[in-house]
Amino acid sequence: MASRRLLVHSATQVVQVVNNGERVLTGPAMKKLEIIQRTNEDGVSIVIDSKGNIEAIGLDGEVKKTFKNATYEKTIDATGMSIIPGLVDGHTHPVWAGDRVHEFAMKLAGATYMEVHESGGGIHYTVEHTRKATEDELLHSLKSRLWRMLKSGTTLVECKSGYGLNADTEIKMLQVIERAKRKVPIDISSTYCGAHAVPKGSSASEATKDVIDVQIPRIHKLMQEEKLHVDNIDVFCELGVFNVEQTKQILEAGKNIGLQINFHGDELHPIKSAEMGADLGATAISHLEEVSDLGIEKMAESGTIAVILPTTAYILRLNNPPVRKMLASGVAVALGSDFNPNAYCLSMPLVMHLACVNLHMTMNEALVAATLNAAASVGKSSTHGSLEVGKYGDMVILDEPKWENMIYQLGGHNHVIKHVIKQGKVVV
Ligand SMILES: N=CN[C@@H](CCC(=O)O)C(=O)O
Ligand SMILES: [Zn+2]
Repeated sequence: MASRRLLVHSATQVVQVVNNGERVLTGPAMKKLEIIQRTNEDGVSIVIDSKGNIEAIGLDGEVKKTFKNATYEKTIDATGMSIIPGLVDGHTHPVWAGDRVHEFAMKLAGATYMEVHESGGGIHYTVEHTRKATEDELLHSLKSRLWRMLKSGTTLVECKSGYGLNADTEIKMLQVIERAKRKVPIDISSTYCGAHAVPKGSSASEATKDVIDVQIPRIHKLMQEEKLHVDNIDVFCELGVFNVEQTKQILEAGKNIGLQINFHGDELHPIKSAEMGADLGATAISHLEEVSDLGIEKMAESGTIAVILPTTAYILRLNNPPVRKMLASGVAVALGSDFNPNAYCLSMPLVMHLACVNLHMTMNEALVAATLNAAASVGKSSTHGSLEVGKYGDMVILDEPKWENMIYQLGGHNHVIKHVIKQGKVVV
């Protein structure tokens, strides 16, 4: 038998999140975590096989007995430490050139997101710079952002295009994401978001037509030729951007080429994006600061996951999304950093902290939302998001006996995180 990749032993606690093959948790079920705790005699061990999957989890004594003659490429003594699954970031815009640090001052002085956007800044500013950037330049900055995410514990991340707004630049961005998958040890769910804004000089209906008749067919062809692997379709459904009907048409066109529906809805105005998304059977809807009660009810019924982005409401001083109401209604809640030039945050532990303090989630709920449910929001919870036999050996080893320190120690996660493990390999 080939050598196994990794043995971690003597941990104080291993937070599995779930241990019965659950693929998503809703509402009240998000309150409870499955945890294996050390006993007086024994710590907790995890064995990762030669392919990078979890082969066993249990008390040290049992594991030692079962794997008596096993050899390992690496062994980690986790005495005094806790272990959680690799974090999953359900929503990011990490491919772009030209930061918007100057706009932060404008927003602090009171300019709203749409005022900046309508004056030609915001997404338009980033589009201008991203169109000019080469693939190599975009890849260079993307790689460093992905490494910062990894160092903060993220091992699976959703990454959007959306600063091209024309076929050539959208494809350039998707190709950059494709190349990054081979360069950085982080898993990526790739999202086409050509309808992220209405390009300057076009109307929303012209842009809708371009996305459906030009961009999607070109992306589909590249997918069929296996040159691109795209997983999700996204639209910014918002007053003054794409309306509900235009969004629906674009999402349907994406669904027709096999993409999962995962879009921005009800962020700044209550325009019934959630109702439409639930009717379409969307996998996930992000933001939802202004979601209606009916929208929540329909999302619970359709099993559409709410991807909540605590940084957005915090930075833009928006209403907080009604997360407690969603949880009480049985909606599955996931979390994302929303990393983009407006919300420059690459850290899921910080996002979880904001979710707890500002959105009134419990720490257990925040961990479920940042692991299993975020994985489910990109259709990957059969491999990611919990520590169970057969799943990817992706985990974060914390230099604290109680995992909650990762949230509690505000801004201190880089000290709390001892190692990040991707499929059994120590990457941080
Ligand atoms: N709201 C739309 N999209 C992004 C912001 C993108 C940008 O401002 O560049 C978001 O999710 O927050
Ligand atoms: Zn976004």
